Amino acid sequence: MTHVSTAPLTLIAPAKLNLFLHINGRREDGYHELETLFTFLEYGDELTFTVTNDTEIKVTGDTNGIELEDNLIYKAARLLQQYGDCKHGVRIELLKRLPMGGGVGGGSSDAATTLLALNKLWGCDLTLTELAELGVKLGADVPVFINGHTAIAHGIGEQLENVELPPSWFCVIHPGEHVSTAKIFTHPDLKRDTPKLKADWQTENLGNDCEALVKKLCPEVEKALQWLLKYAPSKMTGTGACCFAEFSTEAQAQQVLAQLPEKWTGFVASSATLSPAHTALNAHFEMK
Ligand SMILES: C[C@@](CO)(OP(=O)(O)O)[C@H](O)COP(=O)(O)OP(=O)(O)OC[C@H]1O[C@@H](n2ccc(N)nc2=O)[C@H](O)[C@@H]1O
Ligand SMILES: Nc1ncnc2c1ncn2[C@@H]1O[C@H](COP(=O)(O)OP(=O)(O)O)[C@@H](O)[C@H]1O
Repeated sequence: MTHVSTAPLTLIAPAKLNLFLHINGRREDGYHELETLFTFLEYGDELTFTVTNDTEIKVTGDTNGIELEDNLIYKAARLLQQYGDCKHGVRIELLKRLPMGGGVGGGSSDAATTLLALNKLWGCDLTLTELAELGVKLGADVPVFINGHTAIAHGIGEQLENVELPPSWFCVIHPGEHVSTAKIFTHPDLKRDTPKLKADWQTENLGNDCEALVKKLCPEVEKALQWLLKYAPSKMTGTGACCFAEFSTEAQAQQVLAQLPEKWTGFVASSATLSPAHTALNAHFEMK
């Protein structure tokens, strides 16, 4: 057995925002062709990995009633262990900050951070492309977190084109509703016919094709978007339910968060061109 470090390693599994989300069509297998701009936030779940010398995979902490075998963290670790023929195990402690089913990609980000971390800690040595190919089996959103760079996604969300955006601050609010991605994508009223982007697109002018339907199904999402609109243009991320507004300074974003009605939760975070999981992992392994 190769020698691996059993010292704990803590990484952030960052939130993502879809700065716009267009649906261009539906494939025969039911998946949708998308064009969407992903950015990461300097805010997320926290995962602490401790490698063990047996082959067990344990997930502890804020598992929120999700059965071990259903947890995307466990699924990611098991997939890599099998694919990489790894003889080690791991204990993963989860601190959950991202609202589940909130459109900020918490489950996918947890899965991607697990793949990235264990690939290093277990010494599997897969490339990012190989990890993304494994990751897409767990969810269409996992590859963007493996790629770790602000990107436009095409296809079902797995074909990525890196882009550079100026840094910004976001106020993200969760209107207390859980929106099922599958429910939105199977709904007959979903808008699915937006033409592909032309070369001269500008984020400010582009919206989210899921927004109209989610507003109709979840009145709190409509209220949250209206509330944010008092301060800045507001948008929904992914298939909801979180909504966000963009600001040039932290102070402006914090001022809005301070007014948030008590029934909702929210946070302020800056965008990150490189995912904080990648930044921390690169720093940790360069230091060694
Ligand atoms: C649409 C996005 C935008 O970021 O929504 P959010 O989940 O973040 O809100 C994602 O791509 C979602 O990615 P992810 O949440 O990983 O999706 P999956 O688990 O693979 O699929 C959840 C459900 O959405 C449908 N789905 C997903 C992606 C896609 N391009 N077309 C689809 O029709 C799948 O058929 C499935 O029923
Ligand atoms: N570690 C995890 N964190 C969050 N959700 C998870 C996790 N493992 C499995 N899930 C399941 O995935 C679903 C979608 O979660 P999440 O990624 O938070 O939503 P979204 O893609 O809308 O941001 C949850 O409702 C939950 O049942």
